[in-house]
Amino acid sequence: MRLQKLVSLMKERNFDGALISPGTNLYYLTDLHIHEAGERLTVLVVSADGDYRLLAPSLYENVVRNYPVTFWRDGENPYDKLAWILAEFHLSGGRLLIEDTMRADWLMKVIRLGSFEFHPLSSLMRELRMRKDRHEIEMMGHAAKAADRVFDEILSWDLLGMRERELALKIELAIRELSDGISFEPIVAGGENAANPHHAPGDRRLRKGDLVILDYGAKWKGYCSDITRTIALGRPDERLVEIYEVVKEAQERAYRAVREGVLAREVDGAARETIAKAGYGEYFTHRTGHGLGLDVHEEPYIGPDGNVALENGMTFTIEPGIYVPGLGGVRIEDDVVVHDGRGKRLTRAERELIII
Ligand SMILES: CSCC[C@H](N)C(=O)N1CCC[C@H]1C(=O)O
Repeated sequence: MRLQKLVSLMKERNFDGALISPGTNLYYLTDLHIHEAGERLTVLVVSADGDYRLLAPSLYENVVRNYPVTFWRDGENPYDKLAWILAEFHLSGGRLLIEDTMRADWLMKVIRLGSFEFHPLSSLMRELRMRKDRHEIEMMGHAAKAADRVFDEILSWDLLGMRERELALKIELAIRELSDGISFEPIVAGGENAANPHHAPGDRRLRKGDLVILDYGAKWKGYCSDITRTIALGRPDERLVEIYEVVKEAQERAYRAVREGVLAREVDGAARETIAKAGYGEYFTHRTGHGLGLDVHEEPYIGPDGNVALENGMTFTIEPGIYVPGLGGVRIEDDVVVHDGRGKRLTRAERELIII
């Protein structure tokens, strides 16, 4: 069904075929669990005539069943087999879509199999994947609930004196208990480290007066959640409390700006304006959010250049932040779906400043 939609779009846009390597697009189109093929060539070949065949290592013989597939064994040259499939589908030349994330070593050998004009697969897949169906939104709801529950668990732990990396590990274990796994390595950033939006948890121990950014997500049936909360260990510096209130207000305003038909950049603008008016504009150093689904970062991006008009079924994060070097930072993030023309939060953990 999804593959048929891709084929229709390919025909409409005059593409002859597509070469899709393992990743979330392959999973979205086939439901096959081939996420980690490593160095062994694995490609789904799709023609605009509607033919399709997977080329896969024989390791997957027990995984890929009832699917048109050609297996190759270690010791064979898989590129010979790919050349045969391309010839059979009349794809040895022409306009082909190619997976944006295909490994460069595969790509360099694929290029030699014909005279192709390649275009990024994402240019079409974004149109298929940006609006989620009911089932997808339900899966994202499960992933979001797991993230909320983990936050409640974190609040019950004795955090004072814990190293950032220890807390990150505990968060990861709690996520794995409640879901299919993590959607990315958790971020735990305490005190001055919270001024780095993508801080890698280290040896710093959490101490009294710290604001701590906690950013993590769970996966459910492939779908991701992504939540950020910032908590205080004891009463923090008054400036940080003020910053917290500004970020909370910015997040709320951006959330309220979500409407069917509104441009992504208008949602970003609502957060950015709130922060700028409070005098912290230069410390909000990233976009307000990003699409969320099978990938943690996907379309639609909620930034100053976001030209996508929001539609029902789109899912994305709203996560403004303020990061002051040497002092610390605050980020508050929820996952949101456009539902009945307006935003609906999928993550619902407490957003008021919690002082432990
Ligand atoms: C995939 S790691 C980062 C997850 C995080 N929630 C996130 O997406 N961001 C943190 C800072 C801004 C934003 C980003 O766009 O990277």
